[in-house]
Amino acid sequence: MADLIFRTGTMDAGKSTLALQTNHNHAARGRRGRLFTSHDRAGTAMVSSRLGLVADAEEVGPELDFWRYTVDALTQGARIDYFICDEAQFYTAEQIDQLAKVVDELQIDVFCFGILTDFRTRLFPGAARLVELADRTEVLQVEALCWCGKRATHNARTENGVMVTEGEVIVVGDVDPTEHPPVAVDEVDVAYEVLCRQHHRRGMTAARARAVSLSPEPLPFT
Ligand SMILES: Nc1ncnc2c1ncn2[C@@H]1O[C@H](COP(=O)(O)OP(=O)(O)O)[C@@H](O)[C@H]1O
Ligand SMILES: Cc1cn([C@H]2C[C@H](O)[C@@H](COP(=O)(O)O)O2)c(=O)[nH]c1=O
Repeated sequence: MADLIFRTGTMDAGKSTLALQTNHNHAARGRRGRLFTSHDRAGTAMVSSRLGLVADAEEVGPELDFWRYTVDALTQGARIDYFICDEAQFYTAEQIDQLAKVVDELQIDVFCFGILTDFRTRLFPGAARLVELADRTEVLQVEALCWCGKRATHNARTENGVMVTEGEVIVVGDVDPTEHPPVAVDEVDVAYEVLCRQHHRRGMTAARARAVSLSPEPLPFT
């Protein structure tokens, strides 16, 4: 029986690395797979990991119909044993339904990787549908950490270094401004930081925590 599996974690938890490792392990045993992604940081039609691995992939736009794609490929004689789907939070709910149908009706394993919630702590539609439909949802074991040392559970967005909770849902970016410069969107530097829930609620990024600890007057937490 084929499975629809959703592997999730915050940004920087190792999802793309695991996606590429999963692809490698299955391909090494002679299974035929296809790699998909959407809005990868490194560019269009590629899966990239912060550990340096990169692979070509097929870019998923909202118009892609996974069911039609798969039926067409099989009809043309292709063999497909599995799909690896990175950045699956950006897929539409309909596309996740199509992937579930591919699993059930065509016996193709589908491994999806993605974050659950956006910078506002709201579920991405693709991730929500995956939680609803997947045979298994697994949280990655590698813990991304908040600056306080607790497990990071939420993704914060900063604009010019200040945490924001309003804006476009999709803005490609990275978590480590020292290694990867923030993305300039309309002359605003956009970056991300993973935080525990308490510090996300309080808007307390590492930079703000440093500023507060250096200020002469202790600020009351709200
Ligand atoms: N210099 C480094 N040395 C060791 N591990 C690193 C380094 N930089 C990043 N990582 C690890 O890479 C992983 C992030 O990989 P990636 O697959 O790109 O994450 P995700 O797709 O979840 O955002 C994290 O587990 C992090 O610990
Ligand atoms: C929280 C959040 C993230 N994004 C973007 C930022 C990155 O480009 C990807 C996540 O990639 P990763 O491999 O998990 O690090 O998603 C976004 O567009 N909107 C958000 O709210």
